[in-house]
Amino acid sequence: MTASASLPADTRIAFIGGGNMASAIIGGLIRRGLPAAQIQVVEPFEASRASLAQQHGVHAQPAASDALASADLLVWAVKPQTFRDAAAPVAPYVGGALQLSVMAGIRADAIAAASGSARVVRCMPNTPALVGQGMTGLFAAPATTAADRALAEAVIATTGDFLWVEREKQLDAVTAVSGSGPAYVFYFLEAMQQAGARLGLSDEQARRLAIGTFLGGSALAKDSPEALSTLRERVTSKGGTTYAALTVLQDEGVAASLGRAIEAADRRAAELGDEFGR
Ligand SMILES: NC(=O)C1=CN([C@@H]2O[C@H](COP(=O)(O)OP(=O)(O)OC[C@H]3O[C@@H](n4cnc5c(N)ncnc54)[C@H](O)[C@@H]3O)[C@@H](O)[C@H]2O)C=CC1
Ligand SMILES: O=C(O)[C@@H]1CCC=N1
Repeated sequence: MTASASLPADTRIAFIGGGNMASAIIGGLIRRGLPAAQIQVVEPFEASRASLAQQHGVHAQPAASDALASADLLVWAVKPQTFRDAAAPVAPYVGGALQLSVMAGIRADAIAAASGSARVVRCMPNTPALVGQGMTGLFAAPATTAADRALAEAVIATTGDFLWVEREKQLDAVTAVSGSGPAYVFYFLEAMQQAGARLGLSDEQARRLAIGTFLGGSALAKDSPEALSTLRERVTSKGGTTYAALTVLQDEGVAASLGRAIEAADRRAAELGDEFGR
């Protein structure tokens, strides 16, 4: 899906939690022209408040206050483990605001129970949102309106691409594939860089080659109507170098390991909901 929704110019947004993910979304909003004065953040740590002010020019407050009541949208951007503690002082101010959660695992009904409002959109962004290249999955709870969904979509569209899922459980899979996914990319990049350096390239050369290859491969795959396996086969001459490399990956079960890794992340997302979302 392409980013199409536009954000009403007078939208007022409050973030609960002002860490990495809040900062990524705030950056997107500001790049798209939302005035910093229409964004507020509840963030208990002084250093994080200072960083939000310095990076984005937004005002962060150490605790919930009456100011929250003016928000059209309240974004939950604390760790799942912190949600319960963070929700209690915020709940009295939720009122008619839509709630947008970026928290892994915590289910919409748990957010509704803690806040007193069932108008909840859950989403799972990822850190490339920091550079406007995020990939986000969104899920709308039944009590949301079409206008609520459009607002959530418009906010997330400022950070990159997005798609909607029909069932809430699918957000655990989104978390496992794309939410945690940048870490898998960095893991592969690190391994490629280290291997390149072992083979005589400088660290910098190997880093550029690895990153450029991920960018180029992803761009080619994105633009191509062909199956990913076809693109892979087109690089792989019989008896050639790619064949030699892929044979090792195949023999060592790398695809199966990656599959098990993603399944572990999916299970952990479900557990986080069970542990902290009641
Ligand atoms: N980092 C990532 O790649 C992604 C993270 N997420 C989700 O985003 C959420 C936030 O993650 P990050 O931004 O990475 O974490 P973070 O640790 O950078 O940010 C959380 C912030 O919440 C603040 N906080 C702690 N207690 C609070 C309270 N009672 N009230 C208000 N704020 C409080 C912390 O000081 C911290 O700045 C998590 O639920 C995570 O599951 C989702 C997608 C990707
Ligand atoms: O690791 C986590 O729990 C969060 C959710 C997706 C990425 N980071």
